[in-house]
Order: sequence, then C-alpha cells, then structure tokens
Amino acid sequence: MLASSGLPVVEATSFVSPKWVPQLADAEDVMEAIRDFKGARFPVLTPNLKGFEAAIAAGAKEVAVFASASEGFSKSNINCSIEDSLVRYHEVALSASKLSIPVRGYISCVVGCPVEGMVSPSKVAYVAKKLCDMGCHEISLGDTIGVGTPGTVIPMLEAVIDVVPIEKLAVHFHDTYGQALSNILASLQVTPLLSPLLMLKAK
Ligand SMILES: CC(C)(COP(=O)([O-])OP(=O)([O-])OC[C@H]1O[C@@H](n2cnc3c(N)ncnc32)[C@H](O)[C@@H]1OP(=O)([O-])[O-])[C@@H](O)C(=O)NCCC(=O)NCCSC(=O)C[C@@](C)(O)CC(=O)[O-]
Repeated sequence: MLASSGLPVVEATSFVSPKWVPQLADAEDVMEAIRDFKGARFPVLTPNLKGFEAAIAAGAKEVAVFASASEGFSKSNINCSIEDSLVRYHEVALSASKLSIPVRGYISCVVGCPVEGMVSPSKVAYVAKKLCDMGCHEISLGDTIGVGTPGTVIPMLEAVIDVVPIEKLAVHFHDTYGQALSNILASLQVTPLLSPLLMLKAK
C-alpha cells in the first residue's frame, strides 16, 4: 500500500530476534511478498551480522542499523552497550560494503531517553561520526520519545554538523508532544539540506 501510493522508500521489515519482537518474525515472508514490486526501495533493519545475513538471503538490497545516544536505551533496545553496538555495526558495514549494499544509520534518543533523561549533544555527535566513518550513507537522528523542542534540537544538530557532512544527515521526529513540525522547521533553518521525517502522534 505505502509503495503503491508512490512513496519511493519504504522500510519493509526488520531481521531481529523474534524473541525480542515476535511481530517481526515474518520478515522473510514480507520480503517474499514484495520481491517483484517495482518502483520503490525496501531497506530493512538489521541489528547485527546474523540479521544482515538473513536479510541478504531474503533478497534485501539495502539495510539500516540502529544505535542509540544513550546507554540505557541501547541496553533496552538491542541488549548491548553503545560501544558494543558500534562494533557489531562495523561488522555489518564491512560485509555490506563487500556486497555493495548501502547502509543507513539510525541514532535513537538524540534528545531524551526514557531511561536516562536528557542526552548530551556531544554523545549524539560521537555516535553519528562513528556511523559515518564506518560507511553509513545517511545518519538519521531520531527523537525517539518525542521530547525534543527547537531549543534542544538545534544544539544537538549543531554538534553533529561539526563532525558529519550535512548532506549525510536526516532527522526523525516523533510527534508525541506535538513538537515534530516545529522541530522539523528548526532543523531546516539550521540547514535546508536535511531530509526530515515526521512520525505522526501515536494514537
Ligand atoms: C539485537 C538482539 C538480537 C540482541 O538480543 P540478544 O538476546 O542479546 O541476542 P543474542 O545474540 O543473545 O541471541 C539471542 C537469540 O536471538 C537470536 N538472534 C540474534 N540476532 C538475531 C537476529 N538478527 N535475527 C534473528 N534472531 C537473532 C540468536 O540466534 C539467539 O537465538 P537462540 O539461540 O536463543 O534461539 C535483540 O536485542 C533484538 O533483536 N533487538 C531488536 C529490537 C528492535 O527491533 N527494536 C526496534 C528497532 S526500531 C528503533 O530502534 C527506533 C528507530 C531507530 O527506528 C527510530 C527511533 O529511534 O525513533
């Protein structure tokens, strides 16, 4: 449906542990169902080399890895430290580069974390540079819990822009508290080169 509506890129599924996310256990079936669809790209999320290899076996042509700027969220989301996740993702990026598979990098909790509270812009910049240096073609900065405001988003962006080329950046805002559009506007005022993504308010 989303691809048929004309969207050029639709993140189709994730190759993650079904014990962690049972709803995604059908990743291979999803890839089979979209295998012959023309006119859209279907990246998939892979949290490690096991997921990457399964994704390639299922026909994925591009993948996304997802780190966090907060230790607490990294542990709760992918069961490892930020540093360990970067080691894992470096393995994925190396394998992907051998197969000419583009890798997008996500960073969760770039403003606030449900476990640790506010997140420092310098930590976001550190993770963004690591993902960029390992070969991610784009780094998406995710305000995962939607607590960002222009007053906190702009300093974060300025810290990241210091270490990652602007044209490699995207922003990903959740509208949990109705700030997503303001944050996108503020981000575009920092640099019009950003590609914004608005996640509509959860019902
Ligand atoms: C990363 C792990 C696997 C670590 O989970 P773990 O338990 O530490 O992994 P493990 O290495 O100990 O393996 C446990 C079991 O999972 C299996 N396993 C291991 N890896 C895989 C895999 N890739 N695919 C399928 N199975 C896998 C592995 O084989 C083993 O199976 P067992 O021997 O017990 O039968 C787990 O924590 C996980 O899958 N987490 C993903 C959670 C998730 O999907 N979160 C949402 C992603 S979207 C997001 O984060 C937000 C974002 C980025 O989109 C934007 C925003 O921030 O707003």
